Amino acid sequence: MAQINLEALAHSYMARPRDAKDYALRQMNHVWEDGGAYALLGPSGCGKTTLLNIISGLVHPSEGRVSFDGEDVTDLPPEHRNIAQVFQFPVIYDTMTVRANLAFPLRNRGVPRDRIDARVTEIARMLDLDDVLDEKAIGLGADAKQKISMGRGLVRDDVAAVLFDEPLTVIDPHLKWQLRRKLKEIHEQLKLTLVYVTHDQTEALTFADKVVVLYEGRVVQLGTPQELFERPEHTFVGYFIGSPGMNFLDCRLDGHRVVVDGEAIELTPGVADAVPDGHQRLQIGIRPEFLRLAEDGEAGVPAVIESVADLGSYRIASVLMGAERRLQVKLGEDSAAGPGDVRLLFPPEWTKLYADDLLVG
Ligand SMILES: Nc1ncnc2c1ncn2[C@@H]1O[C@H](COP(=O)(O)OP(=O)(O)OP(=O)(O)O)[C@@H](O)[C@H]1O
Repeated sequence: MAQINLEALAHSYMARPRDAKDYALRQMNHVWEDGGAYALLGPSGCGKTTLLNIISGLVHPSEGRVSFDGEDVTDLPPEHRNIAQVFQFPVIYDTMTVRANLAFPLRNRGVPRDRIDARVTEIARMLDLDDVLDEKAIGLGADAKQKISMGRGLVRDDVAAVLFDEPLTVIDPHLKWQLRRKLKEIHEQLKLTLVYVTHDQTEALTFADKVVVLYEGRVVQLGTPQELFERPEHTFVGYFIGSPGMNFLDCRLDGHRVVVDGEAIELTPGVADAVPDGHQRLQIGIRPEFLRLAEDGEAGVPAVIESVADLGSYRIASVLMGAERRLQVKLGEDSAAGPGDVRLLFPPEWTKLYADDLLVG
């Protein structure tokens, strides 16, 4: 396994890109640590597959360098990069047995037979393929075929990294959860460097130690699931992670506080002083989980609960603040709150300030 370095990397599919929007990936520096389990998360079209294909060598970047453990591989073709890639749809040999499919990447490299047998048995056991090892792949269902494809990606222990591009797309929903857990276990046992592309936050958060959030061709945050939840560094992360996403309100500074529709909201000390000069837009962001309804005797910002949706273990209140600002508040199971006047509390430690979409503090 290897540490993967991306230096001043950028890619445009156009011959003569003119400005930022012509780039599928905007210039980035990024390090994938050796042995890390990463999810690469972002909406459709943000550049995930492009980035994966640049690491594997299927796409040559228009700018910058890629290196594995310090060795520059930018100009090496995929077959010389030592990367295993698993795609959305199974890439297997239908007429071969499951065993032969799993053994193929090893046989190809002249690995001794006893080592092949041992490794194939190990991977088949991890993916629950041991019962079908001697069956032809052609007779198996889509789920099993994709498991074989994943097994072929995991079977070599000498690869720099294993890249998964939305590998569970074709998998039955009830098996998805199981396979994600399995992949996490496999990562813990084999200590592979894994990069797992997905646009599904649940998939990313259950699988990865670190999540890389890509938005409009840029890495907007690299962090643990907890960091993404508690301290989104970009408004997109706040909005994309969480269900429902973070609430954002336009505001203006007033000394050490901010003002929203004439109502003052406290920030953590020092945050207001860190606002960069020349910003265009200032917003506060607060997660539905951290907004509170004031109790008797507490102050708070006047608002109106318009409706409450019951989602089983919790309830979500849609709240109107001022004339037109709508917020979502997560209520506990036992909360009796219903439509009507309320006051909202914004705990300063959970009220984040954003200048032009970037976290100030
Ligand atoms: N071969 C190509 N030629 C031209 N443009 C491309 C090519 N492949 C991707 N693009 C464009 O580059 C941008 C990034 O695409 P990419 O497939 O990397 O995104 P993605 O995040 O993987 O999306 P998805 O989740 O839909 O697969 C998109 O605007 C896409 O239209």
